[in-house]
Amino acid sequence: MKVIKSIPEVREAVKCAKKEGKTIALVPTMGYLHEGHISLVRIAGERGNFVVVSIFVNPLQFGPSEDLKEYPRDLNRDIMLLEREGVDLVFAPDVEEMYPEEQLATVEVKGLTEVMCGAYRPGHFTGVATVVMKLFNIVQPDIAVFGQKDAQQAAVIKKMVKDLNLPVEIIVGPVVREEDGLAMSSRNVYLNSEEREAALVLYRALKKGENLLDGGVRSAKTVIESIEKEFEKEPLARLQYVYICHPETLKEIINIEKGAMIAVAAFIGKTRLIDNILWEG
Ligand SMILES: Nc1ncnc2c1ncn2[C@@H]1O[C@H](COP(=O)(O)OP(=O)(O)OP(=O)(O)O)[C@@H](O)[C@H]1O
Ligand SMILES: CC(C)(CO)[C@@H](O)C(=O)[O-]
Ligand code: BAL
Repeated sequence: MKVIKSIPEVREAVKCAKKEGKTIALVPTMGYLHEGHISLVRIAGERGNFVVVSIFVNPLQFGPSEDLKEYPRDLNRDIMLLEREGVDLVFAPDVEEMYPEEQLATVEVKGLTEVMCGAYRPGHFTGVATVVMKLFNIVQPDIAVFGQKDAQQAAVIKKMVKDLNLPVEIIVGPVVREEDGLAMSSRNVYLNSEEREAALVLYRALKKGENLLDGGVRSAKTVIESIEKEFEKEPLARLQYVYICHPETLKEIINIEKGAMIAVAAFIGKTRLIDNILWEG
């Protein structure tokens, strides 16, 4: 497995792989890998035969009062995990390599970024779309794999690819959870033991909503109220939003139909977590 920090070297390695007729599959990450990331790496390996994982904590997508400095990092451990998975190339640039000067060109996906997390993290999705566009231009993958855990991000990237005619197939892998239901996230490491227990409220509340739907309820208002109630019972949690929408257009849904997504974001102590479920009906 090659570990590369420079853009020209990545271009060269990918060029060689392409010459050999390989299909390039990219998994973009911010590192501090867990089973959620590994599941995406495995999907990449099933769909392509030259797997590239990028590890880059992208400053452009963090707000001024967010956790850029504290974001967990452990490149050596990540490399060990990816080596075990048979990954071909790890691209782990430093900030100067990705942003040698002020980044003036950005990618904005309007219409999908004003709701949900976008409403609370201004500029976040422009930062995400811009770095993903840069990664696509550097690696030139045939396929890129993202996680459903970051549902709005997946919708934004799909729309960027569609609207800008990028020659990349986007695959979205399902949410991987801990045994007790908590969605895996690098930020779970911030939680102390009480908060870790309290964090279960996200999945519990989503499941409550799902149960209502399974029981025949179709009113988004009813489902939202039941989710809000579940959060009110958890003193360490502060619900930021609950939103029911189409998973790709992110248009709000009033009368719920099969395929709808229920998404939540909440602070558990100082840690902001997100989760969602797709209601398959
Ligand atoms: N539990 C999960 N299941 C499936 N995919 C996941 C999961 N967690 C993260 N991913 C995906 O992994 C990719 C890289 O995400 P990232 O490195 O930000 O990890 P993360 O755990 O989401 O971190 P954080 O939420 O703390 O920023 C994204 O496409 C993301 O959706
Ligand atoms: C897609 C991504 C790697 C862009 O920095 C990041 O937002 C993430 O890890 O989900
Ligand atoms: N996985 C989403 C990246 C972020 O929260 O910045």
